[in-house]
Amino acid sequence: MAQYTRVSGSVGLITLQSPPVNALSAAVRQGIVDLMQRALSEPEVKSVVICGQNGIFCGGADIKEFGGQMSGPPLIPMIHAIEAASKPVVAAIEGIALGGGLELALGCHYRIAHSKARVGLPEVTLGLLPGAGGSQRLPRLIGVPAALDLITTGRHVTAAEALKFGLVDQITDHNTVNVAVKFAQRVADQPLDARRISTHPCLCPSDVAVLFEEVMQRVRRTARGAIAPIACVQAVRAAATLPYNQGMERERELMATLFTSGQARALQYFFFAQRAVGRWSMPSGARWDTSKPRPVHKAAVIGLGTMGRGITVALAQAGFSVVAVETQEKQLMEAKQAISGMLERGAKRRGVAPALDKINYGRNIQSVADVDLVIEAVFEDMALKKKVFQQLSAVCKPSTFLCSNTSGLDIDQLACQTRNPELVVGMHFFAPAHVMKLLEVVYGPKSSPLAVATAMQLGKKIGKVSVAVGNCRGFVGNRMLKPYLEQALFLLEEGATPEFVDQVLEEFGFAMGVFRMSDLSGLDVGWKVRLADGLAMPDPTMGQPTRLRQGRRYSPLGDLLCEQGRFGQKTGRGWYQYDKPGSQVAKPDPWLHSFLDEYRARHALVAHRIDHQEVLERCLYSMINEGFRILEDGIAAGPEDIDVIYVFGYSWPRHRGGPMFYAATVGLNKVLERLEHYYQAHPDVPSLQPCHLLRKLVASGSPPIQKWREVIKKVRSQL
Ligand SMILES: CC(C)(COP(=O)(O)OP(=O)(O)OC[C@H]1O[C@@H](n2cnc3c(N)ncnc32)[C@H](O)[C@@H]1OP(=O)(O)O)[C@@H](O)C(=O)NCCC(=O)NCCSC(=O)C[C@@H](O)CCCCCCCCCCCCC(=O)O
Repeated sequence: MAQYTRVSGSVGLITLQSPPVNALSAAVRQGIVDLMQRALSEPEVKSVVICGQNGIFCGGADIKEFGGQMSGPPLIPMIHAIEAASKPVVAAIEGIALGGGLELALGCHYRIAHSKARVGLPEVTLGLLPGAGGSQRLPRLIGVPAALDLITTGRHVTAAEALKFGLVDQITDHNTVNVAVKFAQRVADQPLDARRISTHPCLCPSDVAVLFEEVMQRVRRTARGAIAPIACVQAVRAAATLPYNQGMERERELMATLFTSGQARALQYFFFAQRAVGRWSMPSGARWDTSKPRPVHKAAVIGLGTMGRGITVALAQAGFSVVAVETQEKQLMEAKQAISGMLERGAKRRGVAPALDKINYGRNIQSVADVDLVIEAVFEDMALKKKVFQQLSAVCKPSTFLCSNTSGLDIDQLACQTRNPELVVGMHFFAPAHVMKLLEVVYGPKSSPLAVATAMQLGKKIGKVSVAVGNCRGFVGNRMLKPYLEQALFLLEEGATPEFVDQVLEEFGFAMGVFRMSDLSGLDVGWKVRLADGLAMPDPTMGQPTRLRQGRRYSPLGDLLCEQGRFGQKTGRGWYQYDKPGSQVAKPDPWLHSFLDEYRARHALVAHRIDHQEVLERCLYSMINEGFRILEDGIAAGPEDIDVIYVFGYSWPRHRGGPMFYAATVGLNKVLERLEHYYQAHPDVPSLQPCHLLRKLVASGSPPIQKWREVIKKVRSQL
């Protein structure tokens, strides 16, 4: 909807009214069309201002409408009509002008922005391009290089940057609408021809062909199979090389392809999934909207290894006072230096002062006595963590929240070491902790909603996407990783190479295949866990490792590599070879290939040809099957939680929506059928056995992912 008022006698003010972000829904578009006509027909009105209510100009097209039948006046003719209007139209931009919102502003003859406003064309992040003339008008206004940057990255720019580009005409610290109204009065009788951006020539540098080539190459390299960034370049190229009308036709063609693509559906699902995870709930019925967090002013980090350092940086950068504790003097000194360096580099990038004074370093755990929340980040060892929790419980004030940065250990066991187990939660950060967006907030059986709400809010304040999950081995992310890694090893045993498996997964869109990722994280990490679990033990009776552990198929390949000191990148050898320890360029290793041949011969395994489909199905479907088990067990509240964890924590390609959305795209019956097929071939691999929830969903007619929660609820209530 939109509202019309006449201000200062001669200015027609159109206010978009569609909370929360004044998206251009059918009703809003209809309102704009009607009210523009009214403003143009009233003789007293000499100029028009368009603004949005509640200090927000417009968040763009209404993404919720994309899934259904579009109705109401279309955006493109609406914007053309504004541009063609006989009276000057001024956009008063407060808050945001994004996507269709900025395209609307580009159709206006002038743009006035508040100094705190942000503008951008983020359509690419939704699998689209600026399809209401944005790809054609923006390069005409700010030039091809800047337009290419904004449109292919979707980044938001500040009002100051927008002014520098010439994207807005003026910025103000005052009431933007008042300033725009005065401006509109001043320009009421100015000629408009030169203000219609569609009539401008497109500003191209002399080497524009080279620029397009370079940008296209960069986009192809980084897109990981996403098609929208490529279409964005093609649309801007049309602006640079074709007359406006033909460019618009090209924009329409490209948009039509994107609009109906699976990638756009996946990215739009993911947009809403990111927001859905904030509305967390626990099996007890506690929820985000009924659980109030307690403010945290001062936090502590215990253990300043790689993770502790990153967490300290994230907290300090967000303005928290931090007590950083490391018991060993040498490690403390090293950590202090490393943390200061990280803060200084970050501050330089962001053009702010480094938050060095936010941190107090100490060797004594007593120094955390007065903090509101502690994040323990010592080595991943249960006995050690238990000891630290006992000490914390004795030292801290009774109301202090005690959190563990564990990647999979039992939160309940830690809670049991404390006086107030209800204040204990897991906070699973991902390395590097000051960079990675994901935080798993893990509640145990005793964790209170207060503790979960506080950890979730802290996560938000330090810029993380936080997902609340239940307590189980590996939580959500690492629990699902286990069958994925396991299948990758089985594929090697059966004839594949690390290069082939990685190539298939990277073509699918992962930033790194499973073996390159393992080399980067360090093969010794998992090895230590398997040793502690009694899995990575050579069978003494056979004199060599067997392929069966605890009654199920087991591949000792990773253990054998570790026994040779091949821990991955850090030792210069792993699944690949590297020029030197620490180098990142993975090269196929002939030693590894001979090792695999010998291993297969030793175990009488006959290598067979493994194709692309088998790699994808076995690695991904086993992981997805575990995802369904997690939903069944109530460890994650809904598929969105899993998908957000996988995209932000495990480099799952965003344009595929996440593993659970991918399963829905493939078809649940197909996933079930292929799992049954593989389980029949490998009955000693329980992770391939289709789980009950998957069967139930298929039996319920494979409802759309938005309806899964209903089936999950039924399945859980039957357990
Ligand atoms: C705006 C934000 C920056 C605000 O962030 P903040 O953190 O403050 O708040 P939230 O993110 O939590 O959001 C609050 C709330 O609002 C919902 N929301 C936000 N934006 C939108 C939106 N645009 N639409 C709907 N809902 C929105 C959000 O979901 C939250 O609600 P929830 O209940 O989920 O908690 C931030 O929200 C943000 O970044 N928003 C997205 C901004 C954006 O990406 N905008 C671009 C939208 S796409 C667009 O504009 C497309 C246009 O270029 C062109 C459209 C032309 C269409 C033409 C169709 C042609 C079809 C051709 C088909 C041809 C087929 C054939 O030929 O056959």
